[in-house]
Amino acid sequence: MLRAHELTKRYGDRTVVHGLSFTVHPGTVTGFLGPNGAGKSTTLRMILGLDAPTSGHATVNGRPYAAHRAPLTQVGALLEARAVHPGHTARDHLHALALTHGLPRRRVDEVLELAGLTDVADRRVKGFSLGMGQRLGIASALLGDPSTLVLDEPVNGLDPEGVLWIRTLLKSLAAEGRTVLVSSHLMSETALTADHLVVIGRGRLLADTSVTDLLRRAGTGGVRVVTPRAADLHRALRAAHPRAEITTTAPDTLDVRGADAPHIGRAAADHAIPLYELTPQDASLEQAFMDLTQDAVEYQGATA
Ligand SMILES: Nc1ncnc2c1ncn2[C@@H]1O[C@H](COP(=O)(O)OP(=O)(O)OP(=O)(O)O)[C@@H](O)[C@H]1O
Repeated sequence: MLRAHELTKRYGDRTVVHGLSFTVHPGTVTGFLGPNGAGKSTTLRMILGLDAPTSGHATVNGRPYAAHRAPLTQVGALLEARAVHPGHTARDHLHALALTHGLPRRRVDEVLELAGLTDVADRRVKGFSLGMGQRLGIASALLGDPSTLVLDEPVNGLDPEGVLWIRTLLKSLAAEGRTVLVSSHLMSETALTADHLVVIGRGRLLADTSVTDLLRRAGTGGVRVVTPRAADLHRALRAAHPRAEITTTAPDTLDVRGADAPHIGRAAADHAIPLYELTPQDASLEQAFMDLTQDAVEYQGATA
């Protein structure tokens, strides 16, 4: 379990993380979201003991990171800047890491396998693609078999196969009961993997919510209607539902708000208007994310 309690970080006179508190629970993938520069990396660095908070504190499995005798067995991390000697092979790198942290050597083969690196284990890291480097970072994070994982933008720059691999891996790590915190600035990507979201903007907490609740709060979109008689349907809907908002988005397509699909279907049937499509639109998570972060910008402006 991870806990941030009133975490604050100031650089000079700029406060980049403001009194941030949240808890990341085991058994779920939690997405840590915010636009570029929101303070995600700074927060993760404070959680991992790489940056000292100006005030507040963070704990990993009940204690500050630095208070753990064998931190790699508690929390595995993938941060953007990785220190891997380019002349070393993947296996050398993991062996060195295992040795310095008193971890069993056999674990190296296990994580190479887990990360799909067995075939390239004896190749020098300098020849690695971005995706292979990312896999090596994840193999390093898993080396101590930690119950908690913190990954900063793990899908950045990966090809579709790599993205799919990460999604599947994160879900299976959470299903094993681990605590998984994964940062991203992409809502749609994160929602495919995460069950829970902690959203920040300009260093402040904007939402700590399940993906389902966020969607529910965002409300539903309109109904997309495709018909060869759009003008006739437009008139019929106006008459039947005077309060509905109807927008013609293409010659044969209407976007209708304020009347649901059954009512639109009924109005069309009453006038024998054929429908080729009648689709309730889900609220877009991307839109919900933009609405949330937009508020943060306004809030900042109002208090500056
Ligand atoms: N060492 C530092 N000194 C001064 N300012 C810093 C330092 N590190 C980060 N910042 C500033 O703090 C703010 C938050 O940065 P941070 O990297 O934590 O954001 P982020 O949410 O991870 O963004 P991104 O998605 O772009 O990585 C930024 O405005 C950044 O310029």
